[in-house]
Amino acid sequence: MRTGNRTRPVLTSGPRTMLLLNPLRGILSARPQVLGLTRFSSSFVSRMRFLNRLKQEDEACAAALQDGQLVLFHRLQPLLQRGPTGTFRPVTLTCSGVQSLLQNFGSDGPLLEDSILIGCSEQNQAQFCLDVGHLDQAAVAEFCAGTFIDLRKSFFLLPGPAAQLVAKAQALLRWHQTNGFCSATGQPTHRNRAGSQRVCSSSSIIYYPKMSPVVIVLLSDGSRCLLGRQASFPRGMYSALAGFCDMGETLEETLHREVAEEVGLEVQDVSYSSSQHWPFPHSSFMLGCHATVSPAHTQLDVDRSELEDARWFTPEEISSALQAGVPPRGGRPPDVWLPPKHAVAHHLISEWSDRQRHLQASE
Ligand SMILES: NC(=O)C1=CN([C@@H]2O[C@H](COP(=O)(O)OP(=O)(O)OC[C@H]3O[C@@H](n4cnc5c(N)ncnc54)[C@H](O)[C@@H]3O)[C@@H](O)[C@H]2O)C=CC1
Ligand SMILES: [Mg+2]
Repeated sequence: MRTGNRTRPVLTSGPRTMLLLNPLRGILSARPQVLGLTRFSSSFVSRMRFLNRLKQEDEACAAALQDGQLVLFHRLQPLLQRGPTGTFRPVTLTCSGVQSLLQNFGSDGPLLEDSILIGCSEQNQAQFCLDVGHLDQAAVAEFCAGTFIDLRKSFFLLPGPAAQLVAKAQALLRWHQTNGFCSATGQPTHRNRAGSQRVCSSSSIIYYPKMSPVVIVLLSDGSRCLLGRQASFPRGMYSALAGFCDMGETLEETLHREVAEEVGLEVQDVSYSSSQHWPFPHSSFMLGCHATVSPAHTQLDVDRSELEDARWFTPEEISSALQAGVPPRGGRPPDVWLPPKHAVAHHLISEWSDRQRHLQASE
């Protein structure tokens, strides 16, 4: 039965009933996976080896799906639900829950087997995602007592680990949706069970999901840090400088080049801080660094085709912008505000601010 003409009785069976009677917990199975492996503990090493095996062995992956959790997407928008404390979380369904959802909606599109492996929960359940974009969005959302929310919005509504999981899931779904054909032969590619690779049916070329490496750097002249904004950023938002790595470059070479191109400065010292998968607009692998320029050479020569503005900020300005946080939607934003907590840019700026505070305290 298609969603357009579904009838009420359909909605009284399947995952909806389970959700309403026992939200989330009722549809999650906490059984540990066995799958012919030694029954694994909850340790990190066991989980990683379990996941690695699922990527390599289709049968093991299919078995894990039967006991797994699924996060639903609709045309790349994740299905979220507001929890009892008011915070959002992804709706996670059991395999049988999704099966009955697909049956109830008479799905002739993606099947359960089209789901993609995205991780393993702390309770040792394999986690998968599935895009049901061929079904009626509102009807599926109602059926699952959730809401499909645009990824950018979801990313900032969810707590850190859930945001990263949903971003990873969307990145993998998008990659599969856009890599159905071999770029060498034009022939269809076929995925393995986990969705960790696609193979050309004609040439056997193997394709793996891709991220573009990006260096993001917080420049300091010792007493101030440099932030810039692109014309496309939300009004008033300033961030650390960022740029895609060119083929063949090291992290340091990209960093030196991007800073020279965008603000006309020569970098002295570079230190790595942290990294992040960034899903917007496509998958980037953000490599976060701190770098210094000589206090004698801080005059900016901003490339206006790349940046609308770039300026030096004092520790006091940064500290008050960090405290103010992200402005609420609607209304006039402040002249300067910083990327939200989930962004590696925020992390770099916070690290710099903390360091400045310690330096000032020790003087
Ligand atoms: N997570 C975070 O805290 C932040 C993330 N970012 C992300 O960093 C990324 C790169 O920053 P930009 O300043 O825009 O880079 P950029 O300074 O390299 O300029 C972007 C231009 O580089 C070219 N380019 C070269 N290789 C590319 C590739 N693999 N993919 C797309 N474009 C490529 C295109 O012409 C594009 O218009 C952006 O996608 C942005 O979303 C930026 C700031 C903060
Ligand atoms: Mg840039």
